[in-house]
Amino acid sequence: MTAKILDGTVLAQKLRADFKTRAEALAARGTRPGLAVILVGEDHASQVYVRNKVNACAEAGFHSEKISYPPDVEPAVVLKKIAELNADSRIHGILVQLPLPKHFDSDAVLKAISPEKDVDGFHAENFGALMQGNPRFIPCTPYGVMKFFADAGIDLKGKEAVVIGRSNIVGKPMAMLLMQAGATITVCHSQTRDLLFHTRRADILVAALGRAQFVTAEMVKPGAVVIDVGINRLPNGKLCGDVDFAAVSQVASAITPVPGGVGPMTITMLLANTLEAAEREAL
Ligand SMILES: Nc1nc(=O)c2c([nH]1)NC[C@@H]1CN(c3ccc(C(=O)N[C@@H](CCC(=O)O)C(=O)O)cc3)C=[N+]21
Repeated sequence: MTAKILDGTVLAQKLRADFKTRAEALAARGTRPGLAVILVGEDHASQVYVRNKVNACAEAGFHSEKISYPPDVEPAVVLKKIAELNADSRIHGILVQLPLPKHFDSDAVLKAISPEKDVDGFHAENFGALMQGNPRFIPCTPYGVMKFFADAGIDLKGKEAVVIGRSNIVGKPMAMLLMQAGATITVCHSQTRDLLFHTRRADILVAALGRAQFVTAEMVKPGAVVIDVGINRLPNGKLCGDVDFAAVSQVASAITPVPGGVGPMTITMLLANTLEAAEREAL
């Protein structure tokens, strides 16, 4: 079998065209969707992601602001900026790029963002609401993954879904969304005893553990849908996912590539959340 490629760049373009129309309609009524992105430090990958986010905003007709700080900035300075952005009527979404330097208490920073502007969905209040099945903002990466299923007509009801990775930003919310869509979920992680037993039963396999080409063909049930959330840089400078794409695409029925899969959809759903925040405010 050769898997159908779930193309994140194509799906992102489709969705973003709709966002642009909605942003223009909103702007005509006096509200232009606005996103503020806070970046602390000089990590190269983070700079690339933040630039991509700001560019995506411009293309969709959103207002955006990038606020950069040196790696040794006092947390109080960042918290003061967040308070200003919370009160700024031009800003509907605030994102603090993670990870933060070690001298930061990340939970305290995420809690400082107004829940109404928390377009990442990482604030405890929003995360709790998602767990209760009543989300205000769905975290961008798992939200983007759910769009792949919807777009490809993949029904999740009764399916065995296995998520590898239990992070707060991907694994945990991903599992919850899959469960709420009717799948039976299993979450695997570094302490899982027999990973192969679990992954080989998966109709839907989501890899979000952060190890290059970790998921091999023998781990995948023939015909499974494989979603690759990983972004790893190989020693040769090339980007690759958590899945051995060449081998697994011979076994799976559908698969997301890296690059061009989940990454562009993450940015797209950040736009979606910012637009939804602006639309709510303009009601
Ligand atoms: N508060 C917060 N929210 C985030 O959403 C967040 C974050 N912090 N910290 C870092 C991760 C990572 N992330 C990516 C987004 C897009 C691509 C993306 O567009 N990737 C391209 C390739 C880009 C490249 O060439 O490096 C692709 O997969 O095709 C990747 C990674 C968002 N994150």
